[in-house]
Amino acid sequence: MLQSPPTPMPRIQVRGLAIQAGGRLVQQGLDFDVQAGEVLVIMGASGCGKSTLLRHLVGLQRPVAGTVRIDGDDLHAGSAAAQAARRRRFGVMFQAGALWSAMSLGRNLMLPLQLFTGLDDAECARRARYKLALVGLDGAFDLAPAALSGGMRKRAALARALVLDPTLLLLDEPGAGLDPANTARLDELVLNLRHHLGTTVVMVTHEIASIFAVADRALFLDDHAMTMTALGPPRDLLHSGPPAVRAFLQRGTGP
Ligand SMILES: Nc1ncnc2c1ncn2[C@@H]1O[C@H](COP(=O)(O)OP(=O)(O)OP(=O)(O)O)[C@@H](O)[C@H]1O
Repeated sequence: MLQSPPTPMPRIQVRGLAIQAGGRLVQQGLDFDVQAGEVLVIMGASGCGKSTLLRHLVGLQRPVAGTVRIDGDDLHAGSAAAQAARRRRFGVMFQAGALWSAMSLGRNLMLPLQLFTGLDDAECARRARYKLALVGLDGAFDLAPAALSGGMRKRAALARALVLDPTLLLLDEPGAGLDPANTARLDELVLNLRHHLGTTVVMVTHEIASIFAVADRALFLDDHAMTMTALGPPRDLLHSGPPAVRAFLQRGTGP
């Protein structure tokens, strides 16, 4: 008898998740998987809980109910050391994209390597330079963060998120505040990472062009229903998703 091939274990598995922000329930009943090498976009109206969900996916907040598993392991199970080791699988870039202002860009990138890898300074510097080159910031190693433009700062924050070679990358509005050309450049970087390194990416974004450019699938968080109301390839959702999701996606596809 023919057997169907085994289903690969998802990188991220979310089951029955309920999340709070500021003591208020913002989303519940969230169920989804993110497969290895997939780019999943989280979308929805402002304030629906996208950033809060991202914080739960990296274990910075504990769920009110339900579980988040990374490579099969519950994010909150085990010792504090085991949880911290699990979190190191992530590269994370939050909205502020914060860099330490008192350190050069290069030193900002070297810091996580020095803290977590035991590599010598010369090797840390070599890896920092490589990641800066990857985001088009070759030669910016000695610059102060204050000397960077908004677009450069975003790319620098992405480089820092990548410095420990994460196989899971979580990005909160990487294009916020950028012009369309720079947003498109970041989208291209994300797709290159997936293509060359097989990185799994979860990205929160409002930018419709980015959703269509990068997402294999998009997840819609509805602020009224307080749960996810759609999950699928953005083009499918644009044509046959629920009305609120079609309206959301149509904002960027008009004449
Ligand atoms: N620390 C907090 N204290 C009080 N309320 C909070 C806190 N953090 C978030 N909230 C509220 O919880 C809700 C969800 O916030 P969250 O930042 O996750 O939404 P979002 O969908 O990412 O929004 P945006 O698209 O505007 O960034 C919002 O109504 C927000 O005002």
